[in-house]
Amino acid sequence: MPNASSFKPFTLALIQLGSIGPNKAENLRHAREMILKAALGSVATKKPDLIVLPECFNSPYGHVHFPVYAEKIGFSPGADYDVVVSPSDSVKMLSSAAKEVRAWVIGGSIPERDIADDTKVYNTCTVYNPDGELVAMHRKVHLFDIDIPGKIKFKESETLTGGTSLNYFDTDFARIGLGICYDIRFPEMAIIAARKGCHVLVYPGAFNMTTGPLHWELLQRSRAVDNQVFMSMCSPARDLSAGYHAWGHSMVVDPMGRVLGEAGEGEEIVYSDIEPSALESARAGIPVTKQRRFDVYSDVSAQ
Ligand SMILES: O=C(O)CCC(=O)C(=O)O
Repeated sequence: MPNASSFKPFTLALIQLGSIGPNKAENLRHAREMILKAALGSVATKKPDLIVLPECFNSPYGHVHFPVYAEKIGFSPGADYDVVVSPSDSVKMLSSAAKEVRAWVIGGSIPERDIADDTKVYNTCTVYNPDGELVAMHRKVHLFDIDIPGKIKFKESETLTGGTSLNYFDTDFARIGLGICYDIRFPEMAIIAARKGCHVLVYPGAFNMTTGPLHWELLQRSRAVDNQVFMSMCSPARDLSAGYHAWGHSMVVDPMGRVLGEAGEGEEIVYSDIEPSALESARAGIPVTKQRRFDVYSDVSAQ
């Protein structure tokens, strides 16, 4: 169970990034500019402690693009993160931006080429502390392979390899669980993260115009209520001139399932103040965390 004392109020900023085009250098320049802007905070909130970018922010979204834009990051989840030898362009930008604004940054995701096996590309989220150190990463575990006839067909597995680990990291204000987009459809991941003490789950994502309207909010509110945690997904802005039309609506949900913040469709920064008391009162009032019947069914987190 999370240690309540390690969970402190903090401000979260989601960057619903627009103008993601074919020019990677331009995508990185714009993402950096938006991190600096997000760091200023809004009139209603203080300077954010944690800034989040969307899934696949440095390249157009599509399985054909992933190998072209892939970068070698240089280490694996669970490794000693000091072993980064030569940071990639995206890692350099994210690290220096985090250091410049003195905030935690969840760098959405980028296509990552395996350092040891050139044939493997992952969809990878990297995380930086306010000193600009790369402290965690998550490779999308569940690849987005769907086929809804007449609506949407997508097959990430044509060019991507799925990650093999579940990941979270500790800040001075919360334990934060990571996932990427389609990972949210697999409740076991969120259950395990919550039982390992995560207070907040952050999944960079990019739902689409078919599944977005039906499932984007529903899935986030479900994971939040099931696990009595804060849940947040950060999307790219919708761009109807791009090959993939993202749903947008970057969102933050509290442990009772209330939507604390939601973007529209365009480029926007959503700020939310995260209050630990909302988690504590949800768990005290509806004590499911103490009522589980592991004598009747098994605990998926007990592995
Ligand atoms: O699950 C969905 O409907 C969308 C998932 C997705 O877009 C992704 O994993 O990138």
